[in-house]
Amino acid sequence: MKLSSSHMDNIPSTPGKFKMDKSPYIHRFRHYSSLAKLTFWSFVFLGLIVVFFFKSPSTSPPNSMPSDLSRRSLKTSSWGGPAWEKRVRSSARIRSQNGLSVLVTGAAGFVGTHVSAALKRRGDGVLGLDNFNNYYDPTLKRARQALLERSGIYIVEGDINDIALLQKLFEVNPFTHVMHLAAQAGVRYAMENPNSYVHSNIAGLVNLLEVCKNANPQPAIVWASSSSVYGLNSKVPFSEKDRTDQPASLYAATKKAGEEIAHTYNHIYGLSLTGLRFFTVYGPWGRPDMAYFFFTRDILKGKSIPIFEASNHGTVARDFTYIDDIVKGCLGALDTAEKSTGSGGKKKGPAQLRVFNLGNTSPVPVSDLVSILEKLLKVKAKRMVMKLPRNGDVQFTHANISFAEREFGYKPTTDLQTGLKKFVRWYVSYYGSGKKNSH
Ligand SMILES: O=C(O)[C@H]1O[C@H](OP(=O)(O)OP(=O)(O)OC[C@H]2O[C@@H](n3ccc(=O)[nH]c3=O)[C@H](O)[C@@H]2O)[C@H](O)[C@@H](O)[C@@H]1O
Repeated sequence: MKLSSSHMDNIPSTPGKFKMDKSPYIHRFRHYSSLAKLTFWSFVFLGLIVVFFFKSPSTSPPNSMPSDLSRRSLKTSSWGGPAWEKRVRSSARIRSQNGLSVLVTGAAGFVGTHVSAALKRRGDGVLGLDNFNNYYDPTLKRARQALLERSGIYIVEGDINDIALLQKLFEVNPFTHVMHLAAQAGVRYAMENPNSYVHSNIAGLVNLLEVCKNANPQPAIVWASSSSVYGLNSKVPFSEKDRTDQPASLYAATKKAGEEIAHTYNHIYGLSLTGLRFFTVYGPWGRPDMAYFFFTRDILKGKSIPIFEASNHGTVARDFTYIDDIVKGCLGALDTAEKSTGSGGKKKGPAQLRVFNLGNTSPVPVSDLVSILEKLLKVKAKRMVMKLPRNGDVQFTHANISFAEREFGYKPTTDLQTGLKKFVRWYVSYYGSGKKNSH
């Protein structure tokens, strides 16, 4: 709202008809009264903006792009200053020999929290970045943040689309690696809010890579792609060499776009880039929008749960992968990531470009997942079997993990029964087993 009065004065009161001023007094009077009007209406306008943003609900998922984006950008302004920089440096400081200094985006997310904690445990420097958006209950994200804070990890509250913030972070600390996990996740929500996927998974990724390419030294980047890129591919198990040009959801399409964008930044700027295709990750501190999580909640509440099946009663199955196995995969990818080769925004030689499946290699039907939960919770589920809606879900996922095994010894060791047991134990300790959980 920076309209200057001189600018206002030059605008004729009747457009197209410039009027001569009658006297200097009248001129000055008009000047002051229009200035007062302008100030008054500016306040009214600003007031309306404030009321609009602060009245909007904060617990339901954002439905439209403009309010979603503005809410995010309102949240990104509280950084900077010597104390803040000190905190950033201290969190990112390497505390072991040959350790890494890692910027973890999406650090208050499910995978981000576990990876950050594991890096810190082994002496790497970790700085988190998260916008704490309300796609799902932000109090869970705050609880994860509190957990990380106790082990000395600072999470900067900000958005990957905030270029000034990202540049500042690299100015303050020369990160050797970026673990990029910030994203708009979830397959089905893409039909409700498509723009949030473009905003985070495409625009946000490009923004981050722009800053990384200009950083000196350039970091190596490991980032979260998704098993969903296999889309309608029917050749199983899914291998990295299989086609990924038939995404079934916008979410999958944005992750696939990310893989192509990674290729470009590797090719032009010499950035070292590794994409990890996660297969339906589950476990303690998980995401409430995922089926295993809300099935648990609804079984305990006695609410019916929708179980999808394909046409002709075909099984819908997932290669559910336990979080600790995924963390090992993430660390393996970081440890084998080669240095980026560019500097000053210019490529100096060919750089590493990789994509790995991180799955469990053993798909389980969704109905079996429910049976395991029933046993662990000691409650019978109210099953509502229904046809797989046309909302982007694919029928089946199954990872071939031989590439990750060969490159960094990735070997998942947790079966669904064991992993869900750990999840349920956490769930009950966090939410209680009562029937009135509200999240
Ligand atoms: O592997 C991946 O890349 C993806 O894994 C999950 O996506 P999804 O496998 O669809 O996980 P859920 O939403 O938890 O669904 C698990 C299974 O339950 C089924 N389901 C889901 C919801 C429901 O109400 N009923 C139901 O039977 C789905 O069809 C699917 O087979 C994550 O949500 C994505 O963010 C991630 O990228």
